Amino acid sequence: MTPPVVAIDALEKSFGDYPTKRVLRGVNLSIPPGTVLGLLGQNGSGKSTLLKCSLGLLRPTAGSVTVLGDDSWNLSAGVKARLGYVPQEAVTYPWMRVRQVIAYTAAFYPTWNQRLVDELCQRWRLPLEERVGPLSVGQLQSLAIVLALGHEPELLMLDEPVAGLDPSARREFLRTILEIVDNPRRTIMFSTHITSDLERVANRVAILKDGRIAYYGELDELKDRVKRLRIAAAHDLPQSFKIPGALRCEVAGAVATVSVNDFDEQLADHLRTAWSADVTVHDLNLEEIFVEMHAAGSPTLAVTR
Ligand SMILES: Nc1ncnc2c1ncn2[C@@H]1O[C@H](COP(=O)(O)OP(=O)(O)OP(=O)(O)O)[C@@H](O)[C@H]1O
Repeated sequence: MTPPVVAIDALEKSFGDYPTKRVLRGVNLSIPPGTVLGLLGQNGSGKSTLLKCSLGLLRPTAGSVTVLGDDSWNLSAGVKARLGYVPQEAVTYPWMRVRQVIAYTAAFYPTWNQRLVDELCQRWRLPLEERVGPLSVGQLQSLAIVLALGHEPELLMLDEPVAGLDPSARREFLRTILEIVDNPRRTIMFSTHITSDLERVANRVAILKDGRIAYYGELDELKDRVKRLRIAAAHDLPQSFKIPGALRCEVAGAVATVSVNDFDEQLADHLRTAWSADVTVHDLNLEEIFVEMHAAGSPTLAVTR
C-alpha cells in the first residue's frame, strides 16, 4: 500500500500556560498521495494551527505528524524542498520588485519551473516591475501562490488561498489548482471558508470541530449521509419529538424538519410508518451541511472515515 503523504496521529496543540487554550485535542488524519483535501472549520477552530503543525512551524503538544516520511518537527532539507506553503498572511520582501522576489526564490530550488511561473504571472496579471510593498492583498496572495508553486512541490499546503482574490482571480486560481492536480503524485491541503470553491476542486473534505476531526472522507459520501428530512405527520407531533443523533430538529405542529448525519432509506421508512407521515428527503450542499453540523447543541458527529 502506498504510504500516506501526511499522517497525523493523535495530534494535540495547546497554547499558553494559564489558562491553557486547547486548540487541537486529538486529530487523526491519513492523507494519501493525489488527494486534494479541503479543510473546513469555524473561525478559530484550528485550521492554521493544524497546517503549521504539519509543516513543522509549530511544535505539537502531543501526538505526531509525519510528512513525506519525516517527523514534521524534524523535517530534512530534502523533504522541505518537496513542500510548498502559502500562509494566511503572505510574508514577502516589500522593497523588492515582483520580478526580483521571483528570481530570489527561484535560486533556492534546482527544480524551479520558470515557464510555469511566467505563465501564472501572465494569467494573474502580476506587475513584474512593481515593488512588492504596495501590492494589493489579492496581488500579494497571487504572488505567494506563484512562489509556492514555482518549484512544483509534491505537497502543497494553502491556508485560505483565495480569501483575498476577486471572483475572476479565484476562478483562475481554481483552474490552476485543477491543472496541477492532474498529477497523481501531487497532494494539496487547503483551508477555506468558501465551500463552493472546495466543492469544485477537493476530492476529500476534513471538518474540524471542537479540536477534532468531525468528518474526513469523500465529499459525495458526506452528501449522501447528511440530509434534511421534512416529516409531515397525520397529527401534531409532540414537542419531545426527536431522532437520536440528529444534528437539528424543529417541530411545528404536525411538521418536523430534521437534519440527520447518518441517513439511510430505512430511517425514512421507519418514520413514515411510526408517525403515519409523509417524509421527503432533501439534499444539502456543503455550506448547508457545515451550518447544520455547527448548529447549537448538535452532537459531535460519528461520521469520521
Ligand atoms: N501562537 C499562538 N498563541 C496563542 N494562541 C494561538 C496561537 N496561534 C493560534 N492561537 C489560537 O488558536 C486558535 C485557533 O487558531 P487558528 O488560527 O488555527 O484557527 P483557524 O481555524 O485557522 O481560524 P480562521 O478560520 O479564523 O483563520 C485561536 O483561538 C487562536 O487564537
